[in-house]
Amino acid sequence: MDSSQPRTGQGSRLLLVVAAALVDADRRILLARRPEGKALAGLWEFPGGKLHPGERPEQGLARELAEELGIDACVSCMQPLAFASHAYEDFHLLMPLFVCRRWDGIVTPREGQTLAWAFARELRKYPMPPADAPLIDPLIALLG
Ligand SMILES: Nc1nc2c([nH]c(=O)n2[C@@H]2O[C@H](COP(=O)(O)OP(=O)(O)OP(=O)(O)O)[C@@H](O)[C@H]2O)c(=O)[nH]1
Repeated sequence: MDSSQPRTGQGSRLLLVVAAALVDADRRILLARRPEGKALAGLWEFPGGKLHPGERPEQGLARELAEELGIDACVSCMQPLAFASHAYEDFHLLMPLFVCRRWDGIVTPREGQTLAWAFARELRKYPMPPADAPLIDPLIALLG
């Protein structure tokens, strides 16, 4: 066992993932549908991914947004909004959600994802991973 890996009291691995609510000028939020062949395939999620060792969260998120969507997000504009803490079967997910309203470039699905822009109040219509449920109310409170 890697003793440097944080673990929860129940012994499951703690996984730190950073995610973004990209918000456009109409106050819509970007969702990405997980491609077939991946865990939780077909569910809609916020763009983002695992933090690399030594990365600051905002920096790691900017890297993920560049890789997944081909955009250059404004790191200093990322606004922490809420976080998910969820026990999956084989790991415990800890996922801060940052609101990001400024980026350069055109959002492009670079990893085979399907993208959708949704108003905060529409988010519950999109099947999302169970960890994401508590993130919806803070988005509605912020964006209406
Ligand atoms: N990006 C993102 N990940 C989420 C969300 N909700 C949620 O449970 N997750 C989980 O957090 C992990 C994200 O890591 P990832 O995007 O790097 O993982 P992945 O499964 O694509 O793996 P891989 O990049 O190693 O192939 C996955 O286990 C994913 O199921 C979400 O809204 N956004």
